[in-house]
Amino acid sequence: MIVGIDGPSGTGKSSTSKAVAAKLGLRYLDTGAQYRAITWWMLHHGIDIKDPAAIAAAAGRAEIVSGTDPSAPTITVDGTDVAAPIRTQEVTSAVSAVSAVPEVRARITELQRSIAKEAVPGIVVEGRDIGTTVLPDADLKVFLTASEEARAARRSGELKGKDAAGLKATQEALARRDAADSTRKTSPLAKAGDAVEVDTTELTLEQVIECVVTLVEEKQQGR
Ligand SMILES: Nc1ncnc2c1ncn2[C@@H]1O[C@H](COP(=O)(O)OP(=O)(O)O)[C@@H](O)[C@H]1O
Ligand SMILES: Nc1ccn([C@H]2C[C@H](O)[C@@H](COP(=O)(O)OP(=O)(O)O)O2)c(=O)n1
Repeated sequence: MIVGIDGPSGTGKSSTSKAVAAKLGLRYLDTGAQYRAITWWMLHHGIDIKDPAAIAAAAGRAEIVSGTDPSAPTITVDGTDVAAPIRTQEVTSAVSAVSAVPEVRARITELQRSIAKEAVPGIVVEGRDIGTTVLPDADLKVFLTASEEARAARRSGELKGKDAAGLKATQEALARRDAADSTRKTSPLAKAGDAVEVDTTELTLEQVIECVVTLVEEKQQGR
């Protein structure tokens, strides 16, 4: 059972995917974490992230390993645990530029396909281009959406002590990243034609999880 969950930032992909995988005994892969990890590696090695040729030339050098247990997902680069440093503002603001480079996408896509192929008895893979590019033959494709306001509020809720100005800045940064991810040439953020779209604006996380679990169970029963 291969499930692909795509959508913009803050729609609930990570929380939903992890919970659905845990409930159904599947593996879990956060592909955004892999793009963040290679971005962290570029910054750590002093690669100029405004120079796509320099990024392309270095794309094959980072050794990224993802642990796919949904209750304890892990990510290392060249043996270093980068779970915390890949969430910094520095990485978040550089990740769209790095992940737009075709050589980076080719490398990470290959890694994602091999992880999905080896996953027993199946996997929930979340990202931006899983249904369209990485796993076009997935058994189930889900595309999560939510209003920009809801997504920014969710993100701000994660950063303690945010005020109204902070919320506005979060919303602007999120809109910029979505625009960059949706307009890049190589496998942009997009809904696959055969994906089920779920608008999560008015749903609780529990309701979204339940909805996706039901969709997977329907697929398993051949409905
Ligand atoms: N339906 C929802 N309602 C309210 N909060 C949600 C919902 N889905 C996710 N969240 C919260 O929003 C934040 C972002 O969710 P996350 O799963 O990281 O989104 P994504 O992976 O799409 O960026 C998290 O703090 C999560 O708990
Ligand atoms: N399949 C994917 C997943 C993520 N990316 C890129 C684009 C995203 O802005 C970054 C970070 O993704 P991530 O899922 O960690 O982002 P958020 O959790 O939504 O903040 O990686 C991608 O290009 N393709």
